[in-house]
Amino acid sequence: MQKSWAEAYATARDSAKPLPGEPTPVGAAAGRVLAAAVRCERPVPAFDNAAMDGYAVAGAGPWTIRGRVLAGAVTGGPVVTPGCAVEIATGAPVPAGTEAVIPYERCAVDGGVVSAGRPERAHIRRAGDSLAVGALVVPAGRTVTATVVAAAEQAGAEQVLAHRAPTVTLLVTGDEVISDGVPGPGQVRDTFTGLVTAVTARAGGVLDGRRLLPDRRDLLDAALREAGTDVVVVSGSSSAGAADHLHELLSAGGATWLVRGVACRPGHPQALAVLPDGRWVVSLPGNPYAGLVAALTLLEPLLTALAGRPAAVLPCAPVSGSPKLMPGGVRIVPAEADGTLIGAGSVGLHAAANADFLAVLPGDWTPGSPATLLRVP
Ligand SMILES: Nc1nc2c(c(=O)[nH]1)N[C@H]1C(S)=C(S)[C@@H](COP(=O)(O)OP(=O)(O)OC[C@H]3O[C@@H](n4cnc5c(N)ncnc54)[C@H](O)[C@@H]3O)O[C@H]1N2
Ligand code: MOO
Repeated sequence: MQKSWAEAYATARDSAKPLPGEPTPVGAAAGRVLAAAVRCERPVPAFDNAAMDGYAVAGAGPWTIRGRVLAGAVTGGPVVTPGCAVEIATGAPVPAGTEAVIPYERCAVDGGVVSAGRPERAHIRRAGDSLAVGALVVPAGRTVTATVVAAAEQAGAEQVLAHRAPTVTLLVTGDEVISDGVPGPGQVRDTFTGLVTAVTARAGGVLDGRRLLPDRRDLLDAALREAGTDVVVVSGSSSAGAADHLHELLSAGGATWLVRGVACRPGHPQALAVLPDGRWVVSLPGNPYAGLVAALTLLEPLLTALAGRPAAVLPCAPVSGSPKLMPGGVRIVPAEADGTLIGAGSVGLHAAANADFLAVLPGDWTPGSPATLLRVP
């Protein structure tokens, strides 16, 4: 059941459908993905208004000034008849009868009378000129950015249909793992919570709960049952040791294994399974760098798909260095932005912390040839 790295990544990316769309206030939808197109509900602009500060006129000049209308006015003020002008501000509703707005700089004003050459342009923005009711604002599938929010609000959309953001529970296993403070003898400080939070957020998910669990089968079993999220991430307990209960529990619980082991170093014990109730379980090996590799191999593409986001197109660029390769599998090595590989074992995170990418190096890779790159969170 062990898969190649590419098969494992593709399985995580392709196995999940986007979560259903739900009506969401536009302002709360940022980062989510549109499950339906946003259409214009209010014309843009909403009413005929002046495109310039100046005078609204009709007929031939000179024009006698009859009043003034500023932006925010409910109506365009006095009706403009031939020979009349109304002083007007950009964005103000144009008075009925207006044929053109003449900018101040083209006008001469003397004793309440405006003179100007023949207007070259109307300088009136008509209702719906920019976007008419029913027109497409943004299509389904687009991630809601700040600009999408602003465009939807401008077009009068109060709510959008957005895919639900996948929720994640992180179960950090290990008798020896502490969440903060100075580790005592035999203890280690948890390195997974921050990384899983960041990878989850980057993929459009939400970390909804985190628990530290001692290596007890009954407690892990209960925690797996209780996690009410779309995805349960378990760090540690991925291997074959006496305290590693996850695989046994998942098999006993009727889980379907989609990935069970990956031909990569580090991170080979990582796994992806689906519980009978549809929840996903991602197993991250306990060694910290191996766990980061697994989070980028399985967790990120899975969450991206559940969030309804388009699959990432992984960059591929030449990298150089002399890492030990893995015959028949891939070695995953931190790399700087210029392609320089930085050595790493499966435990220390310092090399990844100094890298921009993790380079996926096939067994037959040669220095200077291209490699698929995973962005370091
Ligand atoms: N007989 C075998 N033993 C091991 C194999 C194997 O194939 N056969 N694989 C090795 C590899 S590779 C890895 S990776 C680890 C995976 O171990 P687990 O996922 O079961 O994790 P643990 O045994 O609980 O811990 C391993 C290591 O990582 C440290 N750890 C765990 N959680 C955290 C955390 N939250 N923060 C920081 N460090 C953590 C833990 O203290 C251990 O040192 O198995 C190998 N063994
Ligand atoms: O996957 Mo373990 O990954 O080498 O430490």
